[in-house]
Amino acid sequence: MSVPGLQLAEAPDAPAERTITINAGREWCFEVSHGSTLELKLTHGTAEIFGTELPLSQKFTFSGTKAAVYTWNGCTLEITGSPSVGYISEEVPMSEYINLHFALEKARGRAAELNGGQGPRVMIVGPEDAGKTSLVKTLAGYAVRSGRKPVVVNLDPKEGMLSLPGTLTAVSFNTILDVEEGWGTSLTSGPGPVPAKTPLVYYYGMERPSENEKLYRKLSARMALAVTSKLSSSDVNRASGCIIDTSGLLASKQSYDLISHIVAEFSVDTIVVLGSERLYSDMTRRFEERAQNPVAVVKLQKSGGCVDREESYLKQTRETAIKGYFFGEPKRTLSPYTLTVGFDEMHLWKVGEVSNIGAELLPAGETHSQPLYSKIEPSVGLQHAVLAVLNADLGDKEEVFAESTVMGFVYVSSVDDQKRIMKILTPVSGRLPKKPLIVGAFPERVSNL
Ligand SMILES: Nc1ncnc2c1ncn2[C@@H]1O[C@H](COP(=O)(O)OP(=O)(O)OP(=O)(O)O)[C@@H](O)[C@H]1O
Repeated sequence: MSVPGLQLAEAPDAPAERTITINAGREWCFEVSHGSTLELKLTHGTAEIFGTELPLSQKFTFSGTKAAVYTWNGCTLEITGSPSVGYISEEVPMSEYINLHFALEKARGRAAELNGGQGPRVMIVGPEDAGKTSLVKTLAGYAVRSGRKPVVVNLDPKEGMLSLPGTLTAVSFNTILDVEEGWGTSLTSGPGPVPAKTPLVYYYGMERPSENEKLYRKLSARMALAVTSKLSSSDVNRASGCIIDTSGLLASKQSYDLISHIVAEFSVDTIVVLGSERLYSDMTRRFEERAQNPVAVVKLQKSGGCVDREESYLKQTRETAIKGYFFGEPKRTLSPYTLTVGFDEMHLWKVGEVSNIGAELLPAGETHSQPLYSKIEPSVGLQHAVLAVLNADLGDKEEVFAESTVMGFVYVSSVDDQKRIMKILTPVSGRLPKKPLIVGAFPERVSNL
């Protein structure tokens, strides 16, 4: 009630608190929209989120999340706040997932006994929103709990793993995943409760692997080399193997050659097909039944709680990731630096797009050859773009750019065409490095950073 005369607003209601009991072998699926929060605490029993165990009595805060708390033996949760969706699901294929983990563990154990033996190199494929990333998290979480150090590779540019969307990443997991952040925090995020991870990042700058297939192939081949070298850095790494997450857009016939490319480059020995009978049958024919270097193909069910994400939700998630890169999270804020840079100091390339001139308009016998990158001049068109700073030299050939990792990202806050200057946000102080700056078409521009 407001106080008469003082016009004081009524204090907001305290967020609703309630207890949820989950029986063994079930999961509580929940969704929290962007802008609202949910606090969750395990008060009794054991529970995990995508393979990472929740400690008793520790509060976790979620925002802009769709996830599930699974329990093998039953548990009680205390939650504060109202999730937009919250229900208990009985359709949980966790026993299939744990059996896959045990099979991989057996292979890792055999590799470890050989001292220097190669552990499993697993690739997950399936349609969009089939739960591939969640399965990768679960398998990585279980592997870490078993004392392994698997390398997790994200070849889906739609979602960044420990980096911005539009990137391809790999990271060696030797500490637990962060249940609040999804994957955890990288070194750019500042100190956190879970040790930061150091991902290897390549910039693709497009949403679909087919948009610049030439670049996607080059980057994934380069990533495979880096992963192979990481795996051979110690017997533990080698025996732990790698787990590769792929884009749901590869799950169509036109993209099977790209799947073959990844299988060959990463020497994949197990393909896990999630949630598609047809893809499973195609993969079996293409890889398991081939005469040379057959690859084991395993089929898993899609989890009942796995949800399709609307474009608006994904857009907000991307926006949050970009904001988080420069400004941190509510619990760990960061202060980016603003630099004023002259047009002459900026050396820019754009990720090559397919020409939209119709093939019929090209001279006879000529086909479109899509460039890896095209050199561009600074202009107002770059306003609100995120630019990737490459670990390459300005004089390098574009072929070399496609083999170069990302040093970091900067954000173009404003452009003054008249004065030929730009204001840019950077996560670190100092001058803008004299390095190639790459602008992509994805993620989209975010104006209200
Ligand atoms: N059991 C579950 N309960 C609730 N939400 C879930 C569950 N499994 C997955 N999700 C959520 O469903 C969404 C889609 O899952 P996920 O990202 O794993 O699918 P994906 O196949 O990797 O998607 P994409 O092809 O788009 O990359 C995610 O927001 C994820 O957190």
